[in-house]
This record gives sequence, C-alpha cells and structure tokens, in this order.
Amino acid sequence: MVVGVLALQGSFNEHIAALRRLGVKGVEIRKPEQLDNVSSLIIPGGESTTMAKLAEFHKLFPALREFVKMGKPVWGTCAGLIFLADKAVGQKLGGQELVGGLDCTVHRNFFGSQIQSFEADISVPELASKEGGPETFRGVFIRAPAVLEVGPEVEVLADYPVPSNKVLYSSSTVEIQEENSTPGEKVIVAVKQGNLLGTVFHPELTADTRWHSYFLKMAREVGDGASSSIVVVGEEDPGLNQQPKIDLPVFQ
Ligand SMILES: NC(=O)CC[C@H](N)C(=O)O
Repeated sequence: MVVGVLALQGSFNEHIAALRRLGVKGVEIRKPEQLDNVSSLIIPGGESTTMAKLAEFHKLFPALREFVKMGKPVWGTCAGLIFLADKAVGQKLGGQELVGGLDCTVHRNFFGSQIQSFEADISVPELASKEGGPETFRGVFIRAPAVLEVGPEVEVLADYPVPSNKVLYSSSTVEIQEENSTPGEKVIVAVKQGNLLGTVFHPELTADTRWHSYFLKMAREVGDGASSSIVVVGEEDPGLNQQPKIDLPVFQ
C-alpha cells in the first residue's frame, strides 16, 4: 500500500515530490476505485470549486466520504482543507460540494485574491515537538482560506494574526463583514481532528518536509501492520507512477 494523492487538479505533483524526498511513494488518485489501493490520502491545494466539479464528474464524492468515515488518515492542504471542512463560507454562487468530516468552518479566500498571496513564518509548536527543527514553519499562503471556527474535537496546530482591514467572520450570523480586525486577533491555519489534518498553506512548496513526515506518522499509526502501509520508493511495484516528476520550485 502507498499514500494516495488526489490528482484532479492543483499541486499534486509537488506533494508526490515531497513524499519522494522522504522516500515514500505517492500514487495519483483520479477514480473512486483507486482509493481501495491506498490507506491514506493527501488532497492538494488548487481551486476548490474546480476540484469539486472534477470530483463530481469522476463520481469521487461518495468514495472520499467513505474513506474519511473509515478513519483513514487524510490531509487537506489549502483547497484540500476546504474539501474536508464541514462548512465553507465565501463560496461561489450556488456553493460547492464538500467531502466534510472535519468539524470546522472555513472561509474560502480569507486572505484575499491571488495577488494578495504571501509567505510568512508561522509558529508551529506541535510540529516542532513531534518533528524537531525550528519552532516556525515557512507558510506559503496562496489565495489561502482560513479556519474561522472549530468544533470541540479539533486540535489547533497553528494560528496566524489577522491582517488589518481583512474580511472578518461574524459568528452570530453566517455573514461575512468587511471591518477592521481587532489588533491581536488570530485565525486558525492548521488543524487536526483524529486522523484528519488540515493546513491552509502549502508545505509541498517548501523544502521543509516536516508536515509531510508528521502526516506519514499519522498514517503509520493507523495502518494495520504500519510499515507495510507506507512503501519506500524503490521497493514498490515499478508499474506505478512511472513518469518522471520534476522537482518543484522549492522555497527555502
Ligand atoms: N491555494 C489554494 O488551494 C487556494 C484555494 C482557494 N482559496 C479555493 O477556494 O479553492
């Protein structure tokens, strides 16, 4: 068995490359039946509405929901996190289908449009305590969502100060209001609930593989016969993922 990476759209190649740097094989998932061959899944960033349309076209939603329900580890990055959320606000007219399972509300484009994308060092105490290394992680925020509210089962792994003049969420209504944020206010940018992991930023676009190894540990803990569920590259069926993958532009 191997780690599946949903490969409908977005940064799936970069995730596969990051897994490869850790000696683990990532397998592209495009069809429901392919989920039977993996025991954990990464849903990459990209554009969640487009990804949802493609997932619907390929009839993936029931299989993805079942995968989550079975307690198999799933990590959503950015659009992938939106997919996993129980509720999303700031969606395009008509909304979009979600996989759900992660008890939280996300705002789809909380940090603004493409040109408002940014990088910032975020404090990651839980990651550093499990994976070592610096107390901060270089967050690449691309049209990034934010987690606005979480349920009681959700562990907050990282948060980030709300930039001033940002769109804030009013929890009393389900409306979005334009207002100045209170200084010191923060939004959540990384969460864990059981075997579900979510990050609003893109660890696969950095050279720091700690989030990937953190997720692999979650996958190993769940996997029956642990080590057999994660295949080290080189020991794998040569038929899978033959095409050469270019190693991404990595930001140090
Ligand atoms: N980089 C990303 O995945 C951006 C996600 C985007 N905000 C969306 O709605 O899908």
